[in-house]
Amino acid sequence: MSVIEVHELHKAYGETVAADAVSLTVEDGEIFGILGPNGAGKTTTVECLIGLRRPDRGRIRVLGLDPRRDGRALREQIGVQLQESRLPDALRVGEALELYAHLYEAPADPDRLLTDLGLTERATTAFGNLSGGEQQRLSIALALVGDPRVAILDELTTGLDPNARRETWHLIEQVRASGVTVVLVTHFMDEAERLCDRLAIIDRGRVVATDTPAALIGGVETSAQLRLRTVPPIEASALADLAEVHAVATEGEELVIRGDGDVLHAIATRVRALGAVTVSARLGQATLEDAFLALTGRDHAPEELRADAAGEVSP
Ligand SMILES: Nc1ncnc2c1ncn2[C@@H]1O[C@H](COP(=O)(O)OP(=O)(O)OP(=O)(O)O)[C@@H](O)[C@H]1O
Repeated sequence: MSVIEVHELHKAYGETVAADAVSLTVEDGEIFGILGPNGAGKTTTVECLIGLRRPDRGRIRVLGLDPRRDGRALREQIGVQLQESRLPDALRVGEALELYAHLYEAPADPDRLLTDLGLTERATTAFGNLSGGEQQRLSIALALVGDPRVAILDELTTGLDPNARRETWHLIEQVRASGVTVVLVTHFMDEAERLCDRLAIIDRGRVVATDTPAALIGGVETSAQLRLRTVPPIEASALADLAEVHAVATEGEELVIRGDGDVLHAIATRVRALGAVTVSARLGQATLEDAFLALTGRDHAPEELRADAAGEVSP
């Protein structure tokens, strides 16, 4: 069953087209990712979903409701954590939950939420004294306090250290396991690959693909990635003209080369011709970043989309 249906959503701010014929469906019980670089139109799409913005055109149904017309009924059934939502520094964790619980007719039990989200010992701590990870856990708790069927979480792990990110991912999986459908807005490739059952890649206001991470990555299998180290080191520009090479980047002492066809042979021949010796050559597997590049036709991913944008994280 689809819990969210968006058909040809269009939204512009003056000359800027933020959402250009965006269509997507979110199925009951899944973690659905909306992945794209800054400015791609993710937040605009989500704000239309929850009735905060009026689309210029298009049809949206969330749990069968029209977010603009049936906003009140919808807000009883969805939980939202919006980007950079902050609480007053002096507000204590338990007080915040009680306060938010009063906004709903049939709220979840705040004590159970504190337990589920590992915040029981912080119940009397003021928001301003929580760590970044704890603040994010509280914002998940607040998104769940109405006992929603759908939780929409926008840029949940931005600014968190790798440990706190992993903890947050685990919590999101628990939320899904409890039967809540999760829409996760993110610009982190690794997060989308690790957590989402399916995802829509958005670029410049358009959905360029929707599928499971594995299927999106599978679609670019023919593109090989090689990490190469030589002595003496050779410049990226010394390989860039090879027909089999699509892109070369320098990462530390390694060259990261993407290409196809007989790219290994072409590189080996060039390395020898340059009088260099290969110290290590590792073939990498395609990632969501490769899928993004293939689907958007860009030759490099925007900096903030890379997996390590918030530090080195391995799932
Ligand atoms: N209120 C607004 N007025 C004018 N332009 C806006 C407004 N909100 C967003 N935009 C523009 O619309 C485009 C899409 O923005 P949006 O915030 O939806 O993207 P995003 O993918 O969520 O990006 P980010 O990850 O940076 O939040 C951007 O070019 C942005 O500058």
